[in-house]
Amino acid sequence: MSQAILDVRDVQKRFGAVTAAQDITVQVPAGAVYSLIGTNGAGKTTFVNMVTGYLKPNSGSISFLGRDITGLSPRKITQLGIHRSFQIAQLCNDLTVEENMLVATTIHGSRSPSLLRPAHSAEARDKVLETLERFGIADHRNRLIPELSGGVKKLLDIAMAMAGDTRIMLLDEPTSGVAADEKFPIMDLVIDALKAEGVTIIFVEHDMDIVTRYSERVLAFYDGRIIANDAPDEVLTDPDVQKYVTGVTA
Ligand SMILES: Nc1ncnc2c1ncn2[C@@H]1O[C@H](COP(=O)(O)OP(=O)(O)OP(=O)(O)O)[C@@H](O)[C@H]1O
Repeated sequence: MSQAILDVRDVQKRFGAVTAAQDITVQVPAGAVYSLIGTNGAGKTTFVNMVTGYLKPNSGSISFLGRDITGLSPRKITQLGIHRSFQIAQLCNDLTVEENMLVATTIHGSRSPSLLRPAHSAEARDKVLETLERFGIADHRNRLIPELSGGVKKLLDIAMAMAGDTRIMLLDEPTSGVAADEKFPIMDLVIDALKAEGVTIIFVEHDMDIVTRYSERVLAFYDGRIIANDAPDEVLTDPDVQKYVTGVTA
């Protein structure tokens, strides 16, 4: 196994009487593609929120490239290179695709971001265009957000989350809000674009076709715990996973 880029040890998170994360231990190798599966309330988002600094664990540790990042702010964690996209695309409807991307580049590229100092340099615009091309959406660059399909919005949102130096990308349901016939093409573009940059990918997904096709390893969550951590075929045929997660009967 190559070096673990993310090392999560014995992490717990409680919300009052609810234990949202219990004994969470996992090492993710650099460059891997992991998916997180589990029913509603199983603890997937809590895991993502703890890794990205949106939630602080009650105990346990999270290390990134050997550095303890437990409890650091989301901004600090983003600066280190752990980025995320949300289930609902975070886009500004009044701006074009290119302008949204420029704003993201400005924010990620500056230590003290200000929307009053947009990145209008030719270099910034070239970088924006290059990124839009990599995600297959350069042709849409002059369109406003409400004119775009769900799939193009997703691609732009993930491209924007990639602005700056990304080492790990956490994607919350990358195919939600995407038409059925767009799902595989969108995932092909996303996975290829992120892999080409050597980014480690961790995505939350309910669609088992997507999980099987794109992840190298699957973490199955149930009741705040990881009940399986293996290759997709192994996890999806695991009797506990079938009983508690996928609802498939053997
Ligand atoms: N801020 C919060 N305050 C109180 N309880 C919370 C909070 N966030 C999560 N929980 C609880 O923690 C548990 C795990 O929730 P979490 O959102 O991590 O699940 P999930 O697997 O991401 O579910 P979904 O697929 O619906 O997004 C649930 O019981 C949830 O109600």
